[in-house]
Amino acid sequence: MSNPRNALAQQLAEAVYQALSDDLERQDKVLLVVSGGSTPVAFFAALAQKPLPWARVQVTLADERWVDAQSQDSNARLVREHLLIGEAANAEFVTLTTSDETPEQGVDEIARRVEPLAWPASVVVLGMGGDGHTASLFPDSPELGLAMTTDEALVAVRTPSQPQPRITLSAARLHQARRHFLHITGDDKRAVLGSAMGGDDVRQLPIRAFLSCPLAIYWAP
Ligand SMILES: O=C(O)C(O)[C@@H](O)[C@H](O)[C@H](O)COP(=O)(O)O
Repeated sequence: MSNPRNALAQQLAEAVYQALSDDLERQDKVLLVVSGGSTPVAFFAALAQKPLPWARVQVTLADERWVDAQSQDSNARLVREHLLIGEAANAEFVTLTTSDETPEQGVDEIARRVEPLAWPASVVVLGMGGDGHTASLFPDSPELGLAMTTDEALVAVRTPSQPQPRITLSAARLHQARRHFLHITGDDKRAVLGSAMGGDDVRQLPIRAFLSCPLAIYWAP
């Protein structure tokens, strides 16, 4: 019997492939925004197999941890190892870190780096944590209010619940995308999503900010 999480990853890869292909009929370049964490690995592997004109695909991250590119915690490393393989290595990948000590020091440079990309993004694939965070929009982050309201593309965030400082695309920049997908697995996250649907306090469960994008939910046990 096929593993439901692998099947989900295949279905999501097919949907993202179709979306990017549609936009590539009208645009020279298309932008795909992906999330980090552990869930996207099988999705990345499935998407990397798709026959896209990868040199016309730009990839960036919804958020990043302020760590070295080689760190096990680096979302860029995850993308490089699992998505940018084979033909997909021809994609243009724009990372969200600099050699600065802190994301506050690097954020302006990264903003200049991402600005020439083909916004609005064709696709944003979000993940979600057990606390209802998505991208690096965390309930316990003092910068959550700013990240939810600013017109800037990026916000440096400090989150007591997380070991490293982070940088995140703002809610406005994520919202702007043409299509939004949520990729989650497990009963716990399903329950969190259920709670998110039953209320409207974005500060409590930041994923709520994206429920009406509309958000295509890809869930498996
Ligand atoms: O860098 C990150 O951590 C993220 O981009 C984050 O928003 C992630 O999508 C969720 O935390 C889910 O992470 P898991 O897939 O590891 O559960």
